Amino acid sequence: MIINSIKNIKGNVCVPGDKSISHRAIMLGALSKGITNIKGFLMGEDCLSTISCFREMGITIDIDDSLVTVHGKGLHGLKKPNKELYVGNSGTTLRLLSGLLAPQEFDCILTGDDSIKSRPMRRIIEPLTKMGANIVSIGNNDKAPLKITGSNLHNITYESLVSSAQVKSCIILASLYTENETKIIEPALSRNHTELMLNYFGGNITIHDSTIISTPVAELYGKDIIVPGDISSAAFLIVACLITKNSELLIRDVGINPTRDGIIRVLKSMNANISLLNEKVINGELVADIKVKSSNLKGTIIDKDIIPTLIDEIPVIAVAACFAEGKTIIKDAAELKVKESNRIEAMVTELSKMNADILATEDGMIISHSPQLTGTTVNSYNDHRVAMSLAVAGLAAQGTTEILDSSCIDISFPSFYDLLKNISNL
Ligand SMILES: O=C(O)C1=C[C@@H](OP(=O)(O)O)[C@@H](O)[C@H](O)C1
Ligand SMILES: C=C(OP(=O)(O)O)C(=O)O
Repeated sequence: MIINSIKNIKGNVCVPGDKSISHRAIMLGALSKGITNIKGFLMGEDCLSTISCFREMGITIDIDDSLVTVHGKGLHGLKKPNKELYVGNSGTTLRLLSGLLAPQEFDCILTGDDSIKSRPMRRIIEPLTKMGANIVSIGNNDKAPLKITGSNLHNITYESLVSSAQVKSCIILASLYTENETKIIEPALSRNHTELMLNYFGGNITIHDSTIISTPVAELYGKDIIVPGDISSAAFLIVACLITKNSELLIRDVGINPTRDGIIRVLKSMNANISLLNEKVINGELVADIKVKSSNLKGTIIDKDIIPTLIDEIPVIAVAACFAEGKTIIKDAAELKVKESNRIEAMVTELSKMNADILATEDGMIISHSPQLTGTTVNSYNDHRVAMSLAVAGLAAQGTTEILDSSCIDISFPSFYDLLKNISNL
């Protein structure tokens, strides 16, 4: 992808549907009785991987224009797949499916691309094994491919060492097949879309601070879902608007669930001109229009409990921080090292090539005001969030930025380049 510096951004747009909610709508739709119609489903590669895994397990899923229809078969309706389930690049698909497959009456193998095969799976193998699951890493390295042999599971109380919605959701899905209450305690509350959607489908989940209690129910029932715009995708446009002069942008119908809105809170604390309009609740999720204007940003400290609420946005926050007066310190974010790439190393290496003043730390980054970025050739590490963050940096850099291996953007935001073109002179 080639990005030239732009004059400004002006527009009134929508971003594609939320990735986390799109995955869960397919999964819970499949496990429910009856039909689930999904509007605004994200047609990104990760969510399409989830669809193909469920089709492989006998679930009919129709895609008709912008409507996805899942013909649910109930909690006990999945069939043994004829081949390995391939999750592509999607950690969410792999970890949530593991929880769901552990209590089935069949065995199967879960695998994916090279990036997925390098990500840590001990975090799900351990709690599932405690529940009585038979789940093994085929390479004996705590990584995928995973072989799961269906077993009877029992409830547990699990104190997780990481704040991870994928770990929490994996355990919640497994707990649907146990007899009693399962309790999960997180160090800080991670995104709660599984909990909200399960309750919307007739499940029984309660949340007290960062403790989640899942009580099994006899059946879930299919419902219509409207997927809000993905705040993680909106983040790229928000930062692009903030760091280019004379820009103004309205992004409509974006999910602003309080477990996902850390980017808004942090940018506001950096003096960003952002307002939320038309707040409403749609199928349990808080949604709003986000209005953004160019701003003179200032540095901040980002750490502790806010980290899980903006974990995927840190690469683009690092770009915003280059344009913020003073220093921005990001701490407590070691999870960035085990995403699609090591996102600390990737952002520090590539933004440095563009002349940013940025340092890696053990669990984050320190970024100093460096508004004179220069375009050059940069690496995406095949990581969609890295690719799009570098593209945003390129919009405000002098000259031309070339992003290598940018097709990974299709994982979560296939219309990224076209949308940017629509709202700028790119
Ligand atoms: O549950 C989810 O949908 C996700 C949870 C997060 O991962 P972790 O649970 O590993 O933090 C996030 O980074 C990922 O993009 C999506
Ligand atoms: C980490 C991400 O996704 P996943 O874990 O589902 O691969 C992401 O989308 O930034």
